[in-house]
Parts: sequence; structure tokens; C-alpha cells
Amino acid sequence: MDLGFDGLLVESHRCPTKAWSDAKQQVTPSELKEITDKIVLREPKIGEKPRVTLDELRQKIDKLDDAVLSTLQKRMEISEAIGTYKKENNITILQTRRYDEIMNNRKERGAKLGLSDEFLTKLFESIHEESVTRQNKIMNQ
Ligand SMILES: C=C(O[C@@H]1C=C(C(=O)O)C=C[C@H]1O)C(=O)O
Repeated sequence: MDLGFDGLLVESHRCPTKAWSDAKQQVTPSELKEITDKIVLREPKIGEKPRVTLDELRQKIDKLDDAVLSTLQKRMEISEAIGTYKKENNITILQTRRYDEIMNNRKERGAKLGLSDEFLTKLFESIHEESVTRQNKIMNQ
């Protein structure tokens, strides 16, 4: 456990089922040892000035997240335009071949950038779901 918490409240009992209160959340002493052994204690090094400050790194993340958000917004706008086209031309919203093509291509490109298959699957499934939801709204208007 490396959670940055200041404290941890755990109830322990020799025999949890016999505890007079909160029996369900009591852990045995050996489980308690297992939990405390896993705790990582960190002492931030104060005084030593790091080359790059945490604030600077976070500002970089903030900027990149802005770019991610505006890219996603632009992608959804295009998806909605495709939704309108599909409505006007009576085309099915879900296009599995195109979806598979996107998934395979993004995962292949992502792998080259060191991004995991699991992460990319979750990311593009979620993007696709939102995209289809938006097109459905247009289709039902
Ligand atoms: C955007 C489209 O509609 C759907 C959404 C897709 C997407 O967001 O990438 C891909 C295929 C379709 O299931 C499309 O047909 O191209």
C-alpha cells in the first residue's frame, strides 16, 4: 500500500466472528500483520531542491490533458456529423468492420509508443461507446 494516507483505521479481533461490534470488518491479527507489512512509509525530502519541481511536471500534465480533451471533443463532433450522414442515408450506426479496423490500428500504433493493449482497449472501447451514443441521439431526433 502506497497511498499517501496519514493514518489507517483497522479493527482487529482474535476471532472476528465473535467480536461484539463490527464483526464483518474485523480482521484477524495475522491479516493485520499482512496489511501493516504492506504499508510503504515515505518521508518527503524537504530542503533538497529537485531539478524539476512537482508543480512543473503537473503543469505539463495539465496542458496535455487539455489537448486530450479538445481532441476528444473534435472527434465527437466528427462522429456526430457521421451520425447525421447515416440518418440522411439510412445507414446503420454500428459498423463493426470499421470498429475492428480502428481497434487493431490504434493498438498496433500504441504498442510502438509503449502503451499497453489493455489500456488502449479500454480507452477506445469507451470512446466508441460515447460516439455510438451520440449518433443514436441524432438518429432518434
Ligand atoms: C464513426 C462511426 O460510427 C461508429 C463509431 C465509430 C468511431 O467512433 O470510431 C466507428 C464505427 C461505428 O461503429 C463510423 O461509422 O465511422
